[in-house]
Amino acid sequence: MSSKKFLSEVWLQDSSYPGRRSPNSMDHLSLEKTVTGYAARDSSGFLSPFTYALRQTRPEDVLIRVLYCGICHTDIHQAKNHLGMSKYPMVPGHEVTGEVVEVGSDVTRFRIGDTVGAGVIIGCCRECGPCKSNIEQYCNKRIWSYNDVYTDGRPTQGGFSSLMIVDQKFVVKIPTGLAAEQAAPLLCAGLTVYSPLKHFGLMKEGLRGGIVGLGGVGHMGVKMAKAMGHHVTVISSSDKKRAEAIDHLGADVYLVSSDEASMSSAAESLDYIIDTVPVFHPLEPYLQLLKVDGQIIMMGVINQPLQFITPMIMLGRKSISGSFIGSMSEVEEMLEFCEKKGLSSTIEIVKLDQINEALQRLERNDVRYRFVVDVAGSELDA
Ligand SMILES: NC(=O)C1=CN([C@@H]2O[C@H](COP(=O)(O)OP(=O)(O)OC[C@H]3O[C@@H](n4cnc5c(N)ncnc54)[C@H](OP(=O)(O)O)[C@@H]3O)[C@@H](O)[C@H]2O)C=CC1
Ligand SMILES: O=C/C=C/c1ccc(O)c(O)c1
Ligand SMILES: [Zn+2]
Ligand SMILES: [Zn+2]
Repeated sequence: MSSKKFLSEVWLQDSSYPGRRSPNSMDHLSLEKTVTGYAARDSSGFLSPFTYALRQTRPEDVLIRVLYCGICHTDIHQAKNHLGMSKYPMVPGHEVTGEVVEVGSDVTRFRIGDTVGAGVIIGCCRECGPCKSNIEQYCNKRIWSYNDVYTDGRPTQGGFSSLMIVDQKFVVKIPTGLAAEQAAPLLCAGLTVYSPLKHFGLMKEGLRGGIVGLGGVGHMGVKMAKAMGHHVTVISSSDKKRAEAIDHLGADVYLVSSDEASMSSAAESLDYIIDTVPVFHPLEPYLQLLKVDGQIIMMGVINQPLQFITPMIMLGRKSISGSFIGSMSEVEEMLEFCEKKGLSSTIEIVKLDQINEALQRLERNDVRYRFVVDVAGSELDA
């Protein structure tokens, strides 16, 4: 290895790593890296600087200096405990691009200096059906990049931090044609729309698609669907984004969900709908937009039962499905697709000390279309 194949030297002294030195040695304590991130401390969701020790590195690990990290609505759900499972302190952030600064002795796919990405999932069991079928995002033992516990028992912490350690299986190379700041939102928002379009056989040209909720995930839905040759209808909660949706994102039709007349005139016009709304909403206005055999794919994390009457789906053989991010093989494919088609995200860059304002603006639907935190350009570790 020509690169400073990295941590192998320190790992040789690492007592916690099986087969290395005496299990009683305390050498590893001196090897822990201390980093600073921005953490939520309670369900107010307010983030403030937090210093913590990274987990011990292992031979398959990649140490990433975080350059950029997108802000996903899930970060709000988690920081504010919308799902009732949040643990604090919590450093959110799962749309991470960064630079490889060290690699473990068994890392084969990355070298120091590579620009890489990491997303929502950073671990899985590797043995179950989904893992063996390379859809590890559906592993019941998946490990989340934050608000979870790693295999060593330590809390996982996300990308609003100077460094992250990620197993190489969950690291992806960012193609040279994509800028690191533009690529960050692709690692969740981009993947989340690409995966179901591929899985449900919706990458064919000529389909008519609908995107409900023109936010971070939704705007990538419009861009991906247009790049796949679809006719795209945006269904938004207000008229505010009409001009941008048509002129900048390339949408073909823009509907306001409360405008019953326009919604009715679009009845049975869509092959599929991707619904990204993060709060409770009735499904029937959207179900009526689907053609026979059409499907609505639910993306928003909504911790409340949704309702519809069964004829809305029976009389048209319509389906309601869900999808969760995408697999590591899909993320590679999606990034290549974006590079080839010249697709990127539409972002507003902020520094870490503006993160609370950005979270508030995201929550009140005031961003076009994804905030990306310039983590490396923010003052963190001295
Ligand atoms: N399934 C999965 O794998 C993933 C799920 N998610 C989830 O998808 C949802 C959307 O995420 P993201 O795109 O980042 O969110 P954003 O906040 O960026 O976008 C959500 C959009 O929904 C619309 N909306 C309608 N009502 C509301 C409301 N009361 N509050 C906020 N937005 C509203 C808005 O669009 P408009 O102005 O057009 O009405 C808004 O832009 C979240 O629940 C998130 O957790 C995210 C990533 C992956
Ligand atoms: O943003 C990515 C994660 C989405 C997500 C989907 C479902 C769920 O229960 C979550 O906690 C997060
Ligand atoms: Zn996300
Ligand atoms: Zn598994």
